[in-house]
Amino acid sequence: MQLFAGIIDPETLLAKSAALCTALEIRYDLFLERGASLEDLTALSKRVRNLYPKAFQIGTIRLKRDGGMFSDAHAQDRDRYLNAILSNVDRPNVVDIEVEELETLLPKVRPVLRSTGTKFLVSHHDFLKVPSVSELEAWIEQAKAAGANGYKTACMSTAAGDFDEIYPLIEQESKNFELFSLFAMGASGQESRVKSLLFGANITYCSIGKAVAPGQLSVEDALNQYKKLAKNR
Ligand SMILES: O=C1C[C@@](O)(C(=O)O)C[C@@H](O)[C@@H]1O
Repeated sequence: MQLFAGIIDPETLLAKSAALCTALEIRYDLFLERGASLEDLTALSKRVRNLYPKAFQIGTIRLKRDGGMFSDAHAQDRDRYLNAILSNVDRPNVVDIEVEELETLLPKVRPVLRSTGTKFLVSHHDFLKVPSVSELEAWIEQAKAAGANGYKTACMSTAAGDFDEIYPLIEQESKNFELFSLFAMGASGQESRVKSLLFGANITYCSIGKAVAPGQLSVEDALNQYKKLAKNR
């Protein structure tokens, strides 16, 4: 199933279009930014599940360096939040751990991931460019070596066509993961958010309020574009 993941933040928790999403990414950093306590965070998954019972949940505490609000200097201290969030009976189905934090953060949450059967996806962000195929392959290999269930890269397109050589890689590598997302941000990368799904990616991130990343499509637009592309294939 293709996961159209709407971004859940304090503003979009009750957004109408959240109901259109097959997945929801709970952006814990955006709740923390607004003063949420540890208890508030641990209760969020249940709140979201009560509102949108069918949506697959992705739990993310995004760092500033990757477009989020959580302090980069305290990247490794996120284990405190992740351990509490995942110890709850109601918890996200998968959490996002950056490739750069595999040696530092992952060992601190591995036990709770194992004991609760929570999946993890390895992510990488590049806000400057579309990385080369060999750079992407190296991160993908790291994700495989860590035993990740999923892989994601969001990178920046700066010119039309600069993401084109990445589609064959998506076709090849998406088969090796349960969850796979690889697309470009920015205006010229926008089509890749949907087109990547036709090459085997199965998650794309959508806005259900205002866009939280450059070039992010609304879930309505993403679903419409996907239907059109899939029909004309
Ligand atoms: O990494 C991603 C992708 C994203 O940055 C986007 O470009 O849609 C949105 C983030 O919430 C998510 O964690």
